[in-house]
Amino acid sequence: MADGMISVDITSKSFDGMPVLGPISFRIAPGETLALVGPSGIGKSTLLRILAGIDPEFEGRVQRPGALSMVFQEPTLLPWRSVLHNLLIPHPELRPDAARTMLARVGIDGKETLFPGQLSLGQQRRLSLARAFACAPKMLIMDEPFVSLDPETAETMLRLTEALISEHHPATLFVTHDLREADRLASRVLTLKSTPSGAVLGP
Ligand SMILES: Nc1ncnc2c1ncn2[C@@H]1O[C@H](COP(=O)(O)OP(=O)(O)OP(=O)(O)O)[C@@H](O)[C@H]1O
Repeated sequence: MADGMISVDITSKSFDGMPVLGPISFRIAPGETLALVGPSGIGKSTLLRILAGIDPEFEGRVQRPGALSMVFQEPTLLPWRSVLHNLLIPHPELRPDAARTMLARVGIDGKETLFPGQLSLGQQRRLSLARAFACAPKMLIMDEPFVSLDPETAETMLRLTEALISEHHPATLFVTHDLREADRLASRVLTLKSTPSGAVLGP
């Protein structure tokens, strides 16, 4: 495997004998961003979970670098921990001043001692971005990272994500339903289409 190259060769993936994914092969080079689109329920999140190593129950092979970060639709923060601790707990090696710099980088400096419930949804998303990029990931997986935000906040988050990706150059795969978002952020768009033996990559 070339250094940092992600290599996905899924033969099949089923749930309870029901095929969800058919043969799917693609590569993501370091620094490259791919969007994954397709109708609801076709298997996009299933593919992301396989890629992330969360779901090992599939036929095939995935090769990926170790340093992986994920950003979900829901910010998945620890509600009883401060903003600063939400960043430090998954990154114990991060020095507090580096953590503060990262919080400033995503525009939530001065909020270190607040709890996630005291942040707006947009600020919670900023904190999850800070958490994702604090470890300089070699691979970034995002599942609809900009949904349910007002257009202005979605645009700010998109710009911030673009900037962080171009600083850190992870190989990135993200799911979106927004084709404009896909065109803007991604150099290639993968489309899942349905077949009787599960979803495959379409034209
Ligand atoms: N743990 C599971 N057990 C059984 N079936 C599952 C499981 N997870 C997902 N599925 C099924 O697999 C199919 C693909 O689901 P998945 O969540 O990957 O779709 P998706 O493309 O991400 O959908 P959406 O865009 O609506 O989020 C669906 O039919 C879903 O019901």
